[in-house]
Amino acid sequence: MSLVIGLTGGIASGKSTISAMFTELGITVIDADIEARLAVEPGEKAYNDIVSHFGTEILEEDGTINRPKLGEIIFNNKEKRLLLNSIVHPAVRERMAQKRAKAEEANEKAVVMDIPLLFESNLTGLVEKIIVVYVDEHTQLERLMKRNGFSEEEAYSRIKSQMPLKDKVGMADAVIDNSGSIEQSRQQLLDILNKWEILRAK
Ligand SMILES: CC(C)(COP(=O)(O)OP(=O)(O)OC[C@H]1O[C@@H](n2cnc3c(N)ncnc32)[C@H](O)[C@@H]1O)[C@@H](O)C(=O)NCCC(=O)NCCS
Ligand SMILES: Nc1ncnc2c1ncn2[C@@H]1O[C@H](COP(=O)(O)OP(=O)(O)OP(=O)(O)O)[C@@H](O)[C@H]1O
Repeated sequence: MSLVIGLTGGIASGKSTISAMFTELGITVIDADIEARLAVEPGEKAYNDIVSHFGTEILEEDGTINRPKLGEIIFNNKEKRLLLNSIVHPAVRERMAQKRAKAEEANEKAVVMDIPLLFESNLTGLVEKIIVVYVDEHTQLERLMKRNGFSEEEAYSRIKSQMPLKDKVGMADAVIDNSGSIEQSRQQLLDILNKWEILRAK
């Protein structure tokens, strides 16, 4: 039996950074952002629904979705965001459940599901233990602006479109405070995995 760990946090709080550490440890990671990208490729049902609701203006010349353009729309309009979520999330949920079942068949000690909107989209039923990657809001804003080249306003609209990170901390089984160095975060992760007996005792 594999322990299914949900890894979540806020935008740019460090989920990918921590998920890379899991991969280095040989633990399988299933990434909801990747599944969400696959779910909206041309030919998929969610793709057709997006085009019929948002129009062909949100398409690139080659017919794929112009992600920055769609992001600009949905992070500034709650109604449109909920509409996109209602189109994409059922497909993501299904894909994640399939991937989880496959990983469990392999009988690994643990499987990680990296899901940014674990709480917002009520996906907690897919996992057994939850790790929240936390950063303070100032650091989050700075890292997001730097990584994506966003203005303060653009970054803030994305942060505000998610449940406050502080509220997620209260619902976690374990928290990694990623406001410090990457090495400090790695140590916190190892401590959690040792406590949960995922890693062999050294
Ligand atoms: C709006 C889109 C096209 C922007 O694409 P882009 O390539 O710029 O960003 P990417 O997909 O890499 O997401 C980056 C981060 O934004 C945040 N985010 C994405 N979608 C949402 C959303 N609907 N609500 C709140 N935060 C979101 C997450 O923290 C995510 O990790 C894309 O994010 C999307 O299709 N979102 C809807 C699907 C979704 O909710 N994905 C999140 C995981 S299920
Ligand atoms: N401890 C740290 N110190 C300095 N920079 C960091 C640290 N952790 C992550 N970063 C940087 O902050 C940015 C956000 O981290 P990361 O991409 O891991 O976040 P994420 O939660 O996966 O984001 P998203 O929700 O947008 O997918 C990246 O540019 C990353 O290199």
